[in-house]
Amino acid sequence: MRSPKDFFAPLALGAPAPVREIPVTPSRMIHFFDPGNEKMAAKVPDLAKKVDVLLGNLEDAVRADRKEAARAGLVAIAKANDFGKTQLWTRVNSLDSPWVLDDLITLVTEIGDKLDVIMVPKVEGAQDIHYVDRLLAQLEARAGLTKPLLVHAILETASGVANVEEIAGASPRMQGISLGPADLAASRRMKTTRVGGGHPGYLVRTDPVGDDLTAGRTTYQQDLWHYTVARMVDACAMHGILPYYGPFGDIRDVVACEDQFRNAFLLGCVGAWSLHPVQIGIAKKVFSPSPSDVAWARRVIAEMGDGTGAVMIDGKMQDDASVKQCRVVAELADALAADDPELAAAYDAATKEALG
Ligand SMILES: CCC(=O)SCCNC(=O)CCNC(=O)[C@H](O)C(C)(C)COP(=O)(O)OP(=O)(O)OC[C@H]1O[C@@H](n2cnc3c(N)ncnc32)[C@H](O)[C@@H]1OP(=O)(O)O
Ligand SMILES: O=CC(=O)O
Ligand SMILES: [Mg+2]
Repeated sequence: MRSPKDFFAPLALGAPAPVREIPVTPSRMIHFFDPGNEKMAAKVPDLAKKVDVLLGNLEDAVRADRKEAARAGLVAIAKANDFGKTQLWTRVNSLDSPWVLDDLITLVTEIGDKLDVIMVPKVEGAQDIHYVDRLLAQLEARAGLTKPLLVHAILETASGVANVEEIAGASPRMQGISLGPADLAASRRMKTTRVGGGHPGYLVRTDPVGDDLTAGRTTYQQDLWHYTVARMVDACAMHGILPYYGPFGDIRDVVACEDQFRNAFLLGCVGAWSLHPVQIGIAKKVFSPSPSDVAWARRVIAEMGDGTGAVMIDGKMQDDASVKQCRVVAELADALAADDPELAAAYDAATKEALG
């Protein structure tokens, strides 16, 4: 392990200095596309106006015989477009694959100045991040980059979950972590066959009434991902990086997708992956606080004055801790509204009504 004194030192001569704070820019949806798929690639310039993050995916969901095409496609797209404030990320192949070395060398060399974040799949522990960290520093130095690339880990192996705290703190490049429920389920030998979401068999049942064990017993489906998301959120918060829910594979079930995203939002995640254009609006809605929550948060902040003491608002006690929660919501709303006049107007209208 590196000495804390060296934590922010560049890992190669000529590499840019690591960032001291992870930039907190909107990343409500990380929109996945296959850069080697012409139909998807054609939609990218238009999608860039609707999403916070565009991610050129090179890993799973790209066929083995299309890996080079995907990599070349991403290089071409990045060179041909200026996405403005929309971030451009990539997901490279896993560190044990035959493609990842060329992914990293090509992307950093060719479009390192256009990429914001490199998502690394199947991270097992800090050693994986250390490997990528040093290699990126060497490549950045060779490419003459002035801004360091950030790294995002997918939490999708049992050992990754066991080591999530050390992964989150492994490098100043660590931007965030996403839950990868599909690979994680396989790694844990869970008996699900889905990409995220719940399962009707994972439930609790109310107690029996009398001797009849079958009648009148309501069941409640439980969240398979609660434990992992909560652990991931704590690890990220501890290290000042950002947590995300990953994929929801039932594209048709927009209702359950919204529920899964909202569970993650309420637990502290800042965004989720959109795999299909239909999921973009869902993520935008869920990961932007609602106007009524923002109005309430602003009202509590206003009525709490310097933020200490206790007051009663609409029958509810507010004190230092509740005003801190309200600041989280209000600050997120301000950051999102700064680039979105429609959202800003909705927040201001609701606040006006709440404050009278
Ligand atoms: C499970 C663990 C993981 O690793 S999840 C992350 C990896 N998976 C992915 O990245 C999947 C990305 N999404 C997809 O490949 C497609 O959306 C899938 C799910 C296959 C559905 O595609 P398809 O059957 O074409 O859907 P559709 O007919 O409803 O599409 C309508 C038009 O939209 C396009 N489209 C689809 N998905 C995207 C996307 N992610 N980004 C941009 N465009 C997309 C389709 O190409 C289709 O275009 P057109 O109308 O035919 O011109
Ligand atoms: O890569 C994501 C997953 O769920 O696996
Ligand atoms: Mg995966």
